[in-house]
Amino acid sequence: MIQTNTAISVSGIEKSFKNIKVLQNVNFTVRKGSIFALLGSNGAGKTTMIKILSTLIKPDQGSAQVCGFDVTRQPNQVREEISLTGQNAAVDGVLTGRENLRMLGKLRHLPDSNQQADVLLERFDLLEAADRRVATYSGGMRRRLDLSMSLLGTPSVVFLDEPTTGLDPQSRITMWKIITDLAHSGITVFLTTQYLDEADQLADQIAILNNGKIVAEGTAAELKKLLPHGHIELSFRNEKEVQTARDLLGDYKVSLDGENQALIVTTDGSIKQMTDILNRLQNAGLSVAEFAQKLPTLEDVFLTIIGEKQGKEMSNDDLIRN
Ligand SMILES: Nc1ncnc2c1ncn2[C@@H]1O[C@H](COP(=O)(O)OP(=O)(O)OP(=O)(O)O)[C@@H](O)[C@H]1O
Repeated sequence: MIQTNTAISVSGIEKSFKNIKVLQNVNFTVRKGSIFALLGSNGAGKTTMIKILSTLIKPDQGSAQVCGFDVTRQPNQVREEISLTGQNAAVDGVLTGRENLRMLGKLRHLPDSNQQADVLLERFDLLEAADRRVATYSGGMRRRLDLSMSLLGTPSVVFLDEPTTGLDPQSRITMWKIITDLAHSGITVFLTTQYLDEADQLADQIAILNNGKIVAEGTAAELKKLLPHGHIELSFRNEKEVQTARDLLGDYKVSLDGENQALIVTTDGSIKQMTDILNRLQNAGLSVAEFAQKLPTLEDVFLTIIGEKQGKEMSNDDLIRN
């Protein structure tokens, strides 16, 4: 029995196309009202996972529930709860934005489709362009219209397959705000992305898919903490103190940020080393003006996990949280 605060539950999903294993023993859960990002390179299996969850294709093995309904045995109930927005906007360029929304609302037999259309146009900042043909819209506007169309009928779960691919930076930021607002309104957002900063900015939970397997899962902060060699930055009041501190920490790897009268010290990320460093400075009467822990970026984590980075490899057991 899945918990009531679980929107999506995936267990042991396998999918192959001919001889290619596209998904292998995929497991994860998504909390209601949260943003879950499935991260992976091209061909990792992200779209295949979305297609299974949105009932477009069936898994070979394993099970998945969306809002408590089984995607294989109860596809109609699942479809009632979800909407899917893909990379190729499903809008009709000949019609205006308003006409697109109203037409889809009527096709879905929504009693208040005109009213819903107006609310969505305003919410997605499309009111001014509402009566222009969509063919004249920018990529960002089309994407916003596409997403607004998927919200007709107020779904519980929204699947966004690479929602910002091909958008300019400003449109991406607008889209991020819209996605965050969706989750705040209680909708569960499941998105796939190749952009690490997107997952970092948006997602409550991130799963990294590599060659069809989930190789790491957690919040962005948790994933970043998985990498060793945490850096700490220590700022001092003057150059003399910087030099004294440097001598005291001679057995650590230390680099100098002269501009900010700071030292960057490489540690193994353990509290033990952190305490040792601060104790040494305190015992020598040095006061640290500023202290900051520099965590690895999500990109560092991603590249390390998928094995494209030099250095110490981590085993999957280290990374997957059970
Ligand atoms: N219907 C299909 N028939 C055969 N192979 C397929 C089919 N659909 C997907 N594949 C293959 O499965 C693998 C995963 O594809 P998928 O589209 O799920 O990846 P993705 O992570 O979404 O990649 P992208 O970011 O490029 O969209 C790829 O090697 C793809 O060629």
